[in-house]
Amino acid sequence: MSGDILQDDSSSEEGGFRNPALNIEEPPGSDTELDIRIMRRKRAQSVFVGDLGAAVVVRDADKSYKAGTPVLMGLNMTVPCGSIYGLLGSSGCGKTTLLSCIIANRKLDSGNIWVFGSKPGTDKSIGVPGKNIGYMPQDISLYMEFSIEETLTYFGTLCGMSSEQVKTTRAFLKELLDLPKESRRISSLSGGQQRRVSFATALIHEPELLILDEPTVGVDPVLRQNIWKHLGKLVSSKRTTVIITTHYIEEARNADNIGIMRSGRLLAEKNPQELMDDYGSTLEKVVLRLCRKDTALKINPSDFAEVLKRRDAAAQNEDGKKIPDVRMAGVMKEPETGVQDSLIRIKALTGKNFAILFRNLILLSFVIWIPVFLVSIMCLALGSDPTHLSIGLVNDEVDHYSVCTNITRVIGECNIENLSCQFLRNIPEDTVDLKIFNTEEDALTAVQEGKTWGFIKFPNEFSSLFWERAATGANVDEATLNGSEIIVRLDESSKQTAAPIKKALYDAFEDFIADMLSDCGFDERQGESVLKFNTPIFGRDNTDFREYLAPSLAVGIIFFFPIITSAIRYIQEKKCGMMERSLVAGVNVWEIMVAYSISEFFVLAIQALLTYAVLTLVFKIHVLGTGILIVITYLLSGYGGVSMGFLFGSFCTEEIQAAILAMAAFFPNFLLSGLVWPVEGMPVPLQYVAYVLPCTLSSESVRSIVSRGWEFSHPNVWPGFVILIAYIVGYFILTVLIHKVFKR
Ligand SMILES: Nc1ncnc2c1ncn2[C@@H]1O[C@H](COP(=O)(O)OP(=O)(O)OP(=O)(O)O)[C@@H](O)[C@H]1O
Repeated sequence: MSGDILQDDSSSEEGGFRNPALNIEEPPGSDTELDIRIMRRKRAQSVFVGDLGAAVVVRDADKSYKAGTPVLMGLNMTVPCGSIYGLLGSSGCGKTTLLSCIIANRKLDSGNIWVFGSKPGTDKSIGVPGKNIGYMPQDISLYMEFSIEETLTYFGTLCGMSSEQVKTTRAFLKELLDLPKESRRISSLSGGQQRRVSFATALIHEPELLILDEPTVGVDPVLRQNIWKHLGKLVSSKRTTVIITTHYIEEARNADNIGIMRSGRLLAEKNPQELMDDYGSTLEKVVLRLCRKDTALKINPSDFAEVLKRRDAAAQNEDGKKIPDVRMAGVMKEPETGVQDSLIRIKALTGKNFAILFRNLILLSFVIWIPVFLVSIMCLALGSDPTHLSIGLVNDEVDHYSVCTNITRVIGECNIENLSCQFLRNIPEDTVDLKIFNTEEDALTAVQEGKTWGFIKFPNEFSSLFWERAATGANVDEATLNGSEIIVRLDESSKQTAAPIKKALYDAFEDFIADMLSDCGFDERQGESVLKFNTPIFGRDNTDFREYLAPSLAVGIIFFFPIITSAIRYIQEKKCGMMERSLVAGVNVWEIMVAYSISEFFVLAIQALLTYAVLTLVFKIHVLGTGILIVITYLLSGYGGVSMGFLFGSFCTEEIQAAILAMAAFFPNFLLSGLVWPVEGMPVPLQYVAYVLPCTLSSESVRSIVSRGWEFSHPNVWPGFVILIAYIVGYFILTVLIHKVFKR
């Protein structure tokens, strides 16, 4: 909307009050309310003889939320261009529903609505929804955390106003509507002040069509009169069309025409004075009489059958889409320019998102640090082998305290006595804490009481029989074999605890044999297994489990958190009505998502970089491949969560629903994606499921980059990126589709 076009008002008259930004002029000689009414009445009469044409035409409109309970029933309505149309009716008669169909927020079941000659929502050139409409819903529908300035600036920018225009108009509206200081937050305003800000929001871009749902509720009489006066000025000077609903029936006298609505139909549609001439001295009496008359006629069940018939006929009959025999008013503002308008809206939405993001810096830093914090906790808590595990020792060969503690190895000295001590010497003290028991029963009791993780028992002639077993070779007898065995019994209820004990014992035994062989003049390789494990191709012999776990688990953590945050943000935007208002201002759902993705980049990029930095610099995870690929995977994973959050937000109405869904989606993802346990260890059908989940291939990519040093082109790496991008696009598309379905 350029300033030139805004000022190109052929209908403005000389000498009136002027809004410097919008060029709104007060018509001369219209000081009194009576003058305005007389002028308006003349104009309304001229409208019906076809001078101005119709801005909004509704024909045979039917709408129901639940089958069998129609809200609109064959409603017809004609709103002349450049006039004020007051829509009156009792609570629940369908006024808001009708308005939301006019602004294309809802769809009729059958019937037609034309706005400026086109169906709203189908023809971008009419700018409805878009910058040609100003909508003030019944609820406040504003961000409570925004200031008045931020609110008006957001909506002005959304409609393409320059910052200079926004500033001037803000000042004008502040004076007109007696708004408080612009820096005040909406949440700190009184109900009446909030309504005035909401009204100003609808006016800020000087739309062609103003739809106001009860704008004067909670507004004092003086201000209410000012509002009507201002609407009159807009209509007179700018040919703005105003549809206004009100519960204060008498104030509707200020309208050029009024429609009296009851049970989804219009009982009458006329100039208020004419209605009063026909039905009574006040509008209250007019409404009462018309309603009584309607009650006398009583709606009968066949009315609804009529609705269904009309709906079926409209579905088949293309004629229903023809413009009725009413002269339609054309569009007065410049049409939508597609990409350029989208960019303007995305910029405004992004600005709003950043404002929300930076509003609460403590929450923002918390959100940024959560994944890093969790990854750090995970690195500290998971992956390291358990230490100082208590193991019982029953040594029937020697007294451990008096003998074993005094024995040290002398390299090259072949000592074949007290071999149990020589073996025990090789057990790493930081892994195993030996607790001495006199009998096997005592050692067993300690395990059963949970005091130790198992016990080792040496028979009384262990050294001699062991030596004999080694020396005798194939002819060794049963007694020698049994007497030279070291008995180990472990508590294997925890594999993760038993495994390092077993490994410590195996390693100790290997070292003991190697020491003995070399000290006694043999080749120590004679004691080694013939299964020779050379240097690993990838990873190291002592690769930390953390190295497997941490980089890939970070994928899952970074994926999870944005699900909740973005879903909650989406739901809050829906609940507070800002989304509806933004959509009426012409915003598309995909623009909301793009803008959110832009502002979220800030958070996700920092999260990804910090997580990578903590893994590599603090926890010394050695990355063989290209680090930036891991950062990009984390970033995409975050976007995967954001888009999934949008999807949940699109069909959940409460934050708690989205939170439960997020948890429900997260745990199967977490468990099946090979983040904590290899996919190969799952039943085959489950593996198929696992491989199509967003985090499975992406965490595999990360592992391949970290431990194998593979690059993007490797077939184990690029699929992880592809699947994340596919999920992001898929979730975005589904969100848009679901939004369309819910619009009904
Ligand atoms: N989203 C919805 N789902 C189901 N029913 C709805 C929905 N919105 C409105 N209704 C019902 O439709 C009917 C008309 O509601 P609507 O809000 O259009 O009335 P109204 O004339 O604007 O009332 P009021 O003056 O109190 O705002 C009411 O019975 C209402 O309960």
